[in-house]
Amino acid sequence: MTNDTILKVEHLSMKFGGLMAINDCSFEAKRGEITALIGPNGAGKTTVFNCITGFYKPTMGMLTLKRSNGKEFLLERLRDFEINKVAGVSRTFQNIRLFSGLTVLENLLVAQHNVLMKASGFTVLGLLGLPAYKTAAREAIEKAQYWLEKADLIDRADDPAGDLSYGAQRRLEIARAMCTGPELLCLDEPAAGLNPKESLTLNTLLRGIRDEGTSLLLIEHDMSVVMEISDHVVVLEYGQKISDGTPDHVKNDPKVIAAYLGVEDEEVEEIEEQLDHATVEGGTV
Ligand SMILES: Nc1ncnc2c1ncn2[C@@H]1O[C@H](COP(=O)(O)OP(=O)(O)OP(=O)(O)O)[C@@H](O)[C@H]1O
Repeated sequence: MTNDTILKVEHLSMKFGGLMAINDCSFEAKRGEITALIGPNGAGKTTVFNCITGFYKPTMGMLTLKRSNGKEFLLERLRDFEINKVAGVSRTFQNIRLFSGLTVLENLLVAQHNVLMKASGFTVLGLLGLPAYKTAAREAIEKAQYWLEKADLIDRADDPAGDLSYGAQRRLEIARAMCTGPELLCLDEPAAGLNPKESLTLNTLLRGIRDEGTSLLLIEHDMSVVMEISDHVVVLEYGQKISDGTPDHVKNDPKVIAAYLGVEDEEVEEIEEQLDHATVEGGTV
């Protein structure tokens, strides 16, 4: 595994009873890049995500995460909390999961609970008096403030999370995941339900996260977001990878076009010919 690869998925398969949801799927995500996992409904994107983040144990295959210090972890062998704590992988979900009654700032402090408890020595006295706890508490607030600025939420820090608009709640979830200091951030449909303005703010946040060195893996249906921010796109159909490359490459791949249009395999050649024709005429599809 080379140094610029953060995640290597090899021969991943996941069976639910008689249904092969993922069938021998392999791909890589590069360090410092935004990798998007796309495909029609039911293609298996969420299942791949759930295997990487420990919600499912794969039926077969290897999921290797390489941290920047060179340490490698086989994710399928870790318990789900270790995937975050030890391997440095954080995730968000399709449906928003915030503590809506807590303030925006409190949501980010709860995310840092483990660090704070460790600094307290797990005792009440530690919470009240240990200098290590005071330092950790100050650092936790600083980190929360940093991500609130990045997520354009600093003015809402003291408002209940449930009062935020949908787009702002999505950004808060991402800020919360970033407060755990991940090396790989996995986002499940971050742009779902956002209006165009909120999508643009999200794109800026995600690019900022990448530019600061965190690698991203996202599932996304909104092609404007995928094409705009991804460095690398992996396309699934019926649990198998059908294309893999730059946004431009997959956008023009006849197999991808056929999968999204829902045409039969025999029609792919026809689409390929049409594409060749369009390219000769100087257009793109
Ligand atoms: N826990 C489960 N038990 C049984 N079948 C499942 C389970 N999770 C997913 N599946 C099935 O696996 C296949 C892939 O589903 P998955 O949700 O991974 O696809 P997806 O690409 O994320 O779809 P969508 O874009 O609609 O969210 C589907 O046929 C789905 O019904």
